[in-house]
Order: sequence, then C-alpha cells, then structure tokens
Amino acid sequence: MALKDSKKQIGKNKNFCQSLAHALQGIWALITEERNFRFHVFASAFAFIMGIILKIDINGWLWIATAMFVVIAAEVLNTIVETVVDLIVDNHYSILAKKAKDVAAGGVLISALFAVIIGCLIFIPSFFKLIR
Ligand SMILES: Nc1ncnc2c1ncn2[C@@H]1O[C@H](COP(=O)(O)OP(=O)(O)OP(=O)(O)O)[C@@H](O)[C@H]1O
Repeated sequence: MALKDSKKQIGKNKNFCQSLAHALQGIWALITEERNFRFHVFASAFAFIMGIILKIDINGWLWIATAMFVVIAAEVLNTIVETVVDLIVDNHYSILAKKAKDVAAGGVLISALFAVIIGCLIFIPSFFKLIR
C-alpha cells in the first residue's frame, strides 16, 4: 500500500511508464554506486571495440554478447544479494550473511572466467586471421 502522507512509494507501479522509470533508476544506481558494475561495462565496451577491430563473424558476436550479458547479470544479482543482506543484518556480523555475499561474489567470478575463456577463443584466432 502506498503511503498517503508521503511521496515515497512502497506499493505497486500503476503503469508501464512508472515501472520503466523505476527500472531506469535501478540501472542508474548500478552505474553510479557499483564500482564492479562499471568495470564490467568498460570491459564489455572494450570487447565490443575489439570485435569491430578484429572483424569477428556473427557467431563470434553471439558468443561475445552472451559473455557480456552473463557477467553483467551476475553482477546485478550480486548487488541484489549484497543489498538485501545488508537490509536484513543491518551492519551486524552473520555467518549466513557472509556465505550469501561470498557465494554471490563467487558467481560473478565464475561468470567472468567464462567471459575470459570466450574472449580468448574468439579474439585470438581472429587476431591471427587478420595479420596473416
Ligand atoms: N554482515 C556481514 N556479516 C559477515 N560477513 C560480511 C558481512 N558483510 C560483509 N561481509 C564480508 O565482507 C565481504 C565484502 O562485503 P561487501 O558488502 O563490502 O561486499 P562488496 O565489497 O561490496 O563486494 P563486491 O566487491 O562484490 O562489490 C563479503 O564477501 C563477506 O565475506
């Protein structure tokens, strides 16, 4: 239910525009508050530029795009876990909070390793093809 005496919304969105505005606020929070998210966006932009320079084919683009979105999705999930855990434990030490945050961070690491392997498999052969 929305609060009557405040503009702070806690109820459901009333229409698509409101939902969209809140989703954009979420993306803005990721960009402005999450250093690791910014790093992954820069890494994705770098991979995109490399893809253009090395003239990778459509198959390569599909794999690079998949790797980019897997890492970014993992970072989004990591941020959600961190935020919800902080909300629940409220600055107190908890072994379950540690496990939740460490597992979420581990998920990002696994996805980043996947992206590095995909990057090597796509870019290294494309590089040698270009200089041949
Ligand atoms: N309330 C807590 N109880 C126990 N351990 C915690 C708690 N909060 C954080 N930690 C430990 O500190 C680590 C860093 O937590 P923090 O919330 O700072 O994440 P972060 O540095 O923002 O992570 P990331 O680098 O993924 O953005 C966690 O992975 C966890 O091991």
